[in-house]
Amino acid sequence: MILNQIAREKTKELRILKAPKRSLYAALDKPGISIIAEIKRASPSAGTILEDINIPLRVKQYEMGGASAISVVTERRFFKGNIGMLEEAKRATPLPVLRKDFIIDQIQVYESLFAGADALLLIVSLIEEEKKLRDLLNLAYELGMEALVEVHDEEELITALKCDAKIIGFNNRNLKTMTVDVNRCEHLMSFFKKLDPKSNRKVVAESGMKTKEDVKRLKELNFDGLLIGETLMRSSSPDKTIRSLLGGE
Ligand SMILES: O=P(O)(O)OC[C@@H](O)[C@@H](O)c1c[nH]c2ccccc12
Repeated sequence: MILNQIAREKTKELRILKAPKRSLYAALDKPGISIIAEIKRASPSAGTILEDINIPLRVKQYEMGGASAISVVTERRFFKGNIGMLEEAKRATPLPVLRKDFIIDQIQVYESLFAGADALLLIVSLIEEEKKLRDLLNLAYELGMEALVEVHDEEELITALKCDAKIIGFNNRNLKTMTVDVNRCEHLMSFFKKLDPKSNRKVVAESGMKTKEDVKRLKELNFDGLLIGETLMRSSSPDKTIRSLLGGE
């Protein structure tokens, strides 16, 4: 009977949908500093960075250079992204894939799951309400995903800790003014170490990293990971760029 065949097919599809996610936490847990390499077509501060991206090729280059995870900016209007870019990236690599967008509603968490995201970004300054952040975080966990919870100041960091975020990103860029201050991460790290000295959380530095000196400095500050976008998007051989950034470890 056709309905039985359809049911069998659906079971297979669901198995794929429910497949265990690739762990971003585990990718950040290994010795040395991990790079989360980002695919970003444009941004409000930089304008268009790279219009035509061969996503499978770029993902492979990131992987070959030694990246530990891939981030894809999927926001349409200001970053010229789309969710299809994430699906394409996911198919091209065994690394965990992070969805970078502006998530404010549960439906976007489901959308991320269906597109194959292993983890998603939750921006504290955008979500504002602690309960809402907690709910979005819990939904992501229930669906088997992880979250990178992004903060920019002490107050937001406290909120992230209260919600028991396991992976926290310190963004050097102030999303309200779009300006980058590379000392932000350093400042927040010293605050974090006082608040949570025996932490088993993973901490990621985000935005504005360009040189191996930047990488070395952040590694010395005990960051587990670095999220790097523009520097890699502007490189014609991102594998070499990642290798040379890591060479500064
Ligand atoms: O391109 P950069 O300066 O290396 O930064 C990467 C990443 O931190 C940045 O893209 C980012 C940080 N938080 C975001 C929130 C949404 C979109 C993008 C972002």
